[in-house]
Amino acid sequence: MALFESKNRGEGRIHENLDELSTDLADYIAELSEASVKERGFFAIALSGGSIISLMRNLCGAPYNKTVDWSKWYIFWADERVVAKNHVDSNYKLAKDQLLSKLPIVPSHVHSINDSLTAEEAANEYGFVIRQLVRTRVVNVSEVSDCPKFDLILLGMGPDGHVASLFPNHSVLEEKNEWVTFITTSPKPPPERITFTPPVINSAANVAVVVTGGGKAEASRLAIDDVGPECPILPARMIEPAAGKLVWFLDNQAASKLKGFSQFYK
Ligand SMILES: O=C(O)[C@H](O)[C@@H](O)[C@H](O)[C@H](O)COP(=O)(O)O
Repeated sequence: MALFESKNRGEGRIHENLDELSTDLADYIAELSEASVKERGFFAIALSGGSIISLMRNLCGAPYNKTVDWSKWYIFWADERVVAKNHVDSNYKLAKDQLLSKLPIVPSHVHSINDSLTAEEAANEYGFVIRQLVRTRVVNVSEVSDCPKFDLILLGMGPDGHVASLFPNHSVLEEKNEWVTFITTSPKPPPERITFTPPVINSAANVAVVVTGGGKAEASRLAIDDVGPECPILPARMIEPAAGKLVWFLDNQAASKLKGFSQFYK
């Protein structure tokens, strides 16, 4: 693994292959869980869809099955596709099938959207649920905004630089008031989604963006490197936790266009 620290784009961990990345990712999550349970008694983690779920697979085995205090985990989604929970496109189903069903998490601690509502209603209701949990401090509250402060928000990134369901040039990028909002025109199917807004993501204690594959090398460069003002602003570049820590988990293909790449591997 090679490490980099960037002035305002956080810390980067570049891995030789997906196995190494999965091992490191599980370690990182387990460490944050331990610290957060010790400090607050809870671990509020938000997942995304896509490949990140299978990259978390090591959490299902030793030593984590014994060492992690699963009873303190509260699960959320940074974005969900508005489809039935048993639909093949569902982010909830993906996480449930590949991860949550293999971990001893308390079922009432899993907070996914109500799939019988419209996207707008589901976003409002999800925001309300989070508000209740902030009130009781199961989800911490930010000191710098009036937003929830998730202990960890895990994001994937698309080749277009989207994170959660924040797509390039979408008006949702400007949302400042809501914690959770909705879109009905996602360029990546399915079209209807709910998503955490940038202020919520940037209020988290920790944000990890997990990016793998050569198809995302250019987006990684635009999201992380010190590119000039003439470059397009990707949603992933808007991730800048105000009082939290940003970590990039990359494989060497996704990192291959970063300025320092050859120097990381000298
Ligand atoms: O619902 C979704 O589609 C996801 O939440 C999305 O934001 C995903 O995390 C990225 O598109 C990366 O996905 P991959 O890692 O599978 O490329």
